[in-house]
Amino acid sequence: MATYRVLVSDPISEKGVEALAAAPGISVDVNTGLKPEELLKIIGDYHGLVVRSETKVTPEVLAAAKNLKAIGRAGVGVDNIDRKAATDHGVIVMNTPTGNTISTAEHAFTLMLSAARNIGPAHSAVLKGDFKAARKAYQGIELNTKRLAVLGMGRIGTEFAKRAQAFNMTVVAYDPFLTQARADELKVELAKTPDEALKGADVVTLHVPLTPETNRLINADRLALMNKGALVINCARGGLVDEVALKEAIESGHIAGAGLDVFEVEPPPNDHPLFTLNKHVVYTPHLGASTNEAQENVGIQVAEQLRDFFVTGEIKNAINMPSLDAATRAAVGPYLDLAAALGKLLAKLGPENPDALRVSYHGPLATKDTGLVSRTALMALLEASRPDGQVNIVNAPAIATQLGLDVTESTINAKTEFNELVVVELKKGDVRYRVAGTLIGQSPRIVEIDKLYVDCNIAGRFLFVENDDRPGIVGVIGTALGNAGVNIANMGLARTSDRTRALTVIEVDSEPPASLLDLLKSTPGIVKVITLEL
Ligand SMILES: NC(=O)C1=CN([C@@H]2O[C@H](COP(=O)(O)OP(=O)(O)OC[C@H]3O[C@@H](n4cnc5c(N)ncnc54)[C@H](O)[C@@H]3O)[C@@H](O)[C@H]2O)C=CC1
Ligand SMILES: O=C(O)C(=O)COP(=O)(O)O
Repeated sequence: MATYRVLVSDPISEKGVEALAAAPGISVDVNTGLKPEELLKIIGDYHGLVVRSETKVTPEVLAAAKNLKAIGRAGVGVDNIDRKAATDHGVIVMNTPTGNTISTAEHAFTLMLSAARNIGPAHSAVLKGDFKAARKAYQGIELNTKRLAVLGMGRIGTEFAKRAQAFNMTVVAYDPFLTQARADELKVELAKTPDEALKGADVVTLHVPLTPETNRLINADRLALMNKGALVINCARGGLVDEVALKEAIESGHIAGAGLDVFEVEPPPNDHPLFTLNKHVVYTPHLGASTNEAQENVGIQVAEQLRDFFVTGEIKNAINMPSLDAATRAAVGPYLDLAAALGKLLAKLGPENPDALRVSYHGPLATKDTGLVSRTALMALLEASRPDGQVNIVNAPAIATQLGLDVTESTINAKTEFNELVVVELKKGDVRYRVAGTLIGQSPRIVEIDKLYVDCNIAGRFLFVENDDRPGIVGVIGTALGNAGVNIANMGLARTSDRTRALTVIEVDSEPPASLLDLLKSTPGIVKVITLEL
């Protein structure tokens, strides 16, 4: 059995490491706190990498990671992993989206309470002996009846909102994916824009991923929309807030304070502009997910996901390709093999340098999750012209884009002779070349090659002979194969209804010698001879 080496480069729970190490064929090295140059040196030895937020998986790391197949993020945010570079290098990136939801919501809520009641500076004052002065200085804010804006109403935002409602706060939420029905169900006001949510808010809490679109989501203009004396809570990512604008807004008195678990640069420098403020502010060092429970959840989840990926090929919580759980895999598994054969067939028979690949699904299959089936056809098509290992299921779409190959997937409801049918078509200018396949029982079969109906295995050695449709040709082919000592395993004939084209598909038991191919090619009535191993 192949051995996969996995590097755990950020601290995860012991149980997670144990679960991974116990998997057959997987060996684990825990090596945390590596400097970037140290990671670059060793990453080439590993097939899997487990990270939290500290390891930066840069394009340089991915370029050096010659054997890397999968990165598991024990947590939610994947902004420390260069997604494009991972995809281009064919590395699957998975996170564990649910394991730290409650802990992070609780931590963000703690920050809100702490900022409202000056817990941070008051605690320091007590330790410094300023008890009396602190009683005067640190009068707080009550949260009861205050208006809370939640930006990002996903898993954590929703849990935060529920807790705020228990504190009798009015919740307004902005999230581009939040429907009115869901907002009604959660009893929150639905804002159409971030500005609408922030206008008149007493507290804002952020629960969105950091992306180019959400970078500096909270800026000076948006802070100005909030009520005087408002609080800013950020337990998502530092880059979501313009830290200088926040400092100025707190200094001006418009914003009363903040609770921040995350910073634009982590760890933040000691002279960070926000650290000179001491009222209504509370900071924690990215602790949102740091509870025993959350770490055990995400540590075990990431271990199981990587184990399943390496051992069974199951793909769960991938952010750069469609997931493939065991049930879906069972449902579409035979179609993956069929798609690979169709892609390979097209690479050999279809036009070179095609403009477009179209994969269409007929029958009940059209209602299933076929994303991976299409990717498999594309991968097999591209693999034929690229050396081993350059193309895989993760990077195939990116390579197609680089090549200018337009890939589309469609579902077609028109009836065919087959219950379900996968059609894969290559297009170059006006030329179209299509092949199709189906499942007979659970057995994948190729049933159409360039509009000729065939019945052909998806694996084996084949001779495709295009010939005139006239008596005697099959006999000539059979005799030539027999004389060359090539045994016929299966043979099928197909022709167009007007009998202008005919195809003989022969599955053979051994590689046809070049002399046999030359003989067939020079035989009158034979137009084309192609050999192919599927
Ligand atoms: N401080 C910490 O230790 C932790 C921080 N996090 C951060 O919290 C973030 C949220 O986590 P989850 O709630 O689990 O993720 P989620 O995916 O369940 O929710 C994110 C929500 O943000 C929404 N969204 C995306 N762009 C938006 C925009 N421009 N404006 C408003 N909403 C937008 C999405 O539609 C989604 O509903 C993560 O991306 C991560 O960065 C997560 C866990 C721990
Ligand atoms: O899950 C997340 O997004 C987090 O930010 C948690 O980060 P951490 O795993 O504690 O470095």
